[in-house]
Amino acid sequence: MSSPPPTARMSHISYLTNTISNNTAKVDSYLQLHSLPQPSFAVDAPTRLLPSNANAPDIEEARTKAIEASIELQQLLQGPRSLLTPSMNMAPLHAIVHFSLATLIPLDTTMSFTDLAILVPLYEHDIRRIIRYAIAHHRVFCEPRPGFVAHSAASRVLAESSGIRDALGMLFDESWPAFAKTVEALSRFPKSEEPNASGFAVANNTSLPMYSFLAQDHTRAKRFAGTMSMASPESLAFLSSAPIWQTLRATATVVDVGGSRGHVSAFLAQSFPNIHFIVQDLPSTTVDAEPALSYVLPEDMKERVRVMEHDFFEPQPVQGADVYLFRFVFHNWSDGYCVKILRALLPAMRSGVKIVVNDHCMPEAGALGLLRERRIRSMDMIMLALHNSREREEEEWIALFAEADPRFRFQSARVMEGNVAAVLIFEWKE
Ligand SMILES: C[S@@+](CC[C@H](N)C(=O)[O-])C[C@H]1O[C@@H](n2cnc3c(N)ncnc32)[C@H](O)[C@@H]1O
Repeated sequence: MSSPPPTARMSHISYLTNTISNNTAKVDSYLQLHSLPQPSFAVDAPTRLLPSNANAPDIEEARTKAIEASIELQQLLQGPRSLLTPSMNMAPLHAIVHFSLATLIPLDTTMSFTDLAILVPLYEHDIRRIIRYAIAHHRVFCEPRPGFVAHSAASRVLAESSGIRDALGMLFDESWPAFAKTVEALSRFPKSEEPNASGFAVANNTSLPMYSFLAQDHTRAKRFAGTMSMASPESLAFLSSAPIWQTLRATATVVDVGGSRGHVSAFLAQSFPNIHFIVQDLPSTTVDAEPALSYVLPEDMKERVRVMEHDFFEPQPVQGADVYLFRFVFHNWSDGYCVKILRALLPAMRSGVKIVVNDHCMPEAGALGLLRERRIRSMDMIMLALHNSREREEEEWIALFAEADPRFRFQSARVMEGNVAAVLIFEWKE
């Protein structure tokens, strides 16, 4: 995970500065060659360094290497005491999201703290210090002249993207309280596999697993589904590039189990014009699926994506489908519950039916670069805090399906380049 040792003549920190310099130069040349704008915090800066269609993996790699070396250099120069005492106060950014400050401040001009205080139930001095903290820590907003706030690139994203607001709301209102109670959950429920033995359940003083609890509150369930719909185009493209879709018969049916509001099926339906999709989820989520789908799907595709209320612990009601797709479902559940979900499929199983799992495949510790290692370890800890569940390695996936029923035969696992998102395929064989 850390950089290789420097040569005898070069110190480690010099090696890191060289890594930063060489890789940043590669990124810079690419930007200049393609007349792309330089990265900036300014309000009109592009939201992505490289356009989503850039298809430049070597430049992405150079960018990753430069960032990883910068983090390591910064941590080395700060020293171990700073590593133990990072500033983890997210309350200012939480306040900005909670009081909708980004949407209240105009995108094209400044606003005084005094005027902003008229619009929200906060003292002017509290608004000022909250925003100044966010400028220093997150580069959210800027203060072009004393007492006046304007947007930065990051605050503009917050103002313009309801998906990002949902994701941050989810982080602050659901995940952070759960993180704070995770150790209490581990102590109160030692070695438990139950989904309600979680930091989330302790923080919310409930005996329900997260999804059952959120189902009681439409606003929170809707915000969770909004967060799910923020799936990256790269990860959806990876799923649709799996060879299985091409092999399906014309007019095949795919059941998207735990498919939220259908954003994944909608994406696949646009790539594969003959396949029919049935999106299944809990009623608290499916209730919003039709309007969400009509927003993203062209009229002529709507009849190919249907929505159905279904609890995946109950016997699967759709028989005769070609594929049962589970995207980021199993990582929310401990093994015993995954086995129950898989066994609920049995009434629908016929020889040749495929189970497609699009989920994470954990690598060996330290096998990835620092950025990717951090991302996947964070996701694993989110699973612990919210669901008392975990991410799995390839062998664990195979063992899980074999435990559910030996007729689920492992066929293949394909991991996204430079990532841990995977597509695993199992086939039912009588
Ligand atoms: C992490 S989300 C993944 C959503 C979607 N597959 C995706 O890839 O974006 C897990 C989904 O499982 C659904 N879910 C949870 N418990 C369920 C149950 N008992 N029956 C059906 N769906 C359930 C949730 O509502 C949520 O939409």
